[in-house]
Amino acid sequence: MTKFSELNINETTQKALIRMGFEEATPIQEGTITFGMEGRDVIGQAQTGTGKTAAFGIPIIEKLDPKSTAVQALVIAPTRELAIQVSEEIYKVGYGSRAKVLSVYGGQEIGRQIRALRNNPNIVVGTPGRILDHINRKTLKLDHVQTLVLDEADEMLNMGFIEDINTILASVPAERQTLLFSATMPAPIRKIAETFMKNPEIVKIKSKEMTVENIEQFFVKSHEREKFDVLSRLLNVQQPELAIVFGRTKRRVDELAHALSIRGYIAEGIHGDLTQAKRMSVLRQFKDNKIDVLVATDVAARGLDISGVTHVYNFDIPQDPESYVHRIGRTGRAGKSGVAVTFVTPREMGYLRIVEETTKKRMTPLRPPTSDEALLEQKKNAVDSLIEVIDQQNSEDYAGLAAQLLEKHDAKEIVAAALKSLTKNIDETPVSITEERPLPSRRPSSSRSGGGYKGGNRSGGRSQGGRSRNFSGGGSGGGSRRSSGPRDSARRDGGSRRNSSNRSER
Ligand SMILES: Nc1ncnc2c1ncn2[C@@H]1O[C@H](COP(=O)(O)OP(=O)(O)OP(=O)(O)O)[C@@H](O)[C@H]1O
Ligand SMILES: [Mg+2]
Repeated sequence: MTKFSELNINETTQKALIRMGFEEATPIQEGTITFGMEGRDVIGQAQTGTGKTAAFGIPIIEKLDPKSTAVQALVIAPTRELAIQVSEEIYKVGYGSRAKVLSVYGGQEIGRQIRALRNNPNIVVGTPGRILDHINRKTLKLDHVQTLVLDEADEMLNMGFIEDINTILASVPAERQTLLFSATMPAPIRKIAETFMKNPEIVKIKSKEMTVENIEQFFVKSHEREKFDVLSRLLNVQQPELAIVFGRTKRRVDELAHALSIRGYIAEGIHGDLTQAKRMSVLRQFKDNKIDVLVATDVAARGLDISGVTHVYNFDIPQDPESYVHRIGRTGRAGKSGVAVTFVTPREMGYLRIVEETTKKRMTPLRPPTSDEALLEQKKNAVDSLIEVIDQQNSEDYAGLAAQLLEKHDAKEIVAAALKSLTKNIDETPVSITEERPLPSRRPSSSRSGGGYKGGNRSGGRSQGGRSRNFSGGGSGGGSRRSSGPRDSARRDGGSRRNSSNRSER
């Protein structure tokens, strides 16, 4: 590990980093910061949660000319939430140098952004659509930009943002520096990227596996119609502090969030069709621990850094190994540990193997817990909560009542009754989730090459319709609900762009 002082970073920035709790540079920071400060083009690839944001944020701050009122760095990110998060991190890095950082993204009132842009930000972080919008309105001038960053570059190119990005590139001086970062960088995407870079330095942090070691990875083989009950039981057994459940489509996310709420979990969904205000409030509540389970699509969660996510559940196995890497990377960040569980239907086992081939990591099979096991866990929880109250030593108010009970009943009998009343029943309320068709069958083979990047046929005729059925007990009705069906408009970026690809959240 290298100290930031050894990287020739000025003291003001070093102080800011200490304030952020950063003691030493992570490997990707160590490998790229110097090139970044020298003005070199860099392609940086390192595992999820290993500090890529500061790897480009630090050079941006270091190179900033505080006397200039022009925009000197432009960072492009695929989603609004990521744009906000990245701008906050850069702001913190530039705390001492008083760098003005502004985020611009779709879904936020443009007038407000225009006024903020007049206030001479030094660094702008935004989503492609909204950046283009400001370029066209001439409210964002980029002729003094020295550094251009594409965060989650592969995702943006993959999402069909290439045209938008090319247009933005044309508005930025040719002699700029370009930095490109992601945990995954499939070769074809890297080739495209290299076309707009100058002799880039490729920094790939070598590791045996593509995913971080501190995430325990499991898979559960389960039939489509049983998945939801298995998920409910796993949540009971594993007791995650904060969990993210990934669903394949927006409808899936809506249905899962609703179904989890019916079963008594505090769950909310996020995906690109929700209003910006709703997405922000859901994320805020999740970060504040007011929501236990966040249900999300891949795109909605790319790059998000939410500390304390202990478990990731892939309710649907992702089609691309890259998506898998990013999804499970929402846990096990900055050296913390995490658990990832991937559901796989028998027909999708081929995908599981493809994921494993790519990540170079085997997932451990996990037997779906039975409802008895889930109940046993609930009983243990009842014991834990009783002990917690005893430890708090503040139940004297009940001492009199306890004495009265003890006169009439045996102590063991009383404790057993208390535990019984504390044990939450296993909630198997029927819920309605539209069945997804399994992914088209694929076998792991030498044709892997990063999952579905080849040929652009990523959805492979995936189901949009499907049948609706009730889970648990086979009962009908009982709180079941159909959600409003798939909504496929691509609006992750304020709706201003074409949608040229057809992946999950489209
Ligand atoms: N040198 C450091 N020391 C301690 N913590 C750090 C350091 N650098 C970054 N972090 C923290 O680690 C967390 C993950 O960082 P970041 O979001 O930049 O990861 P990433 O590599 O971009 O991940 P992803 O691939 O998911 O986008 C953040 O909370 C960040 O503040
Ligand atoms: Mg990142």
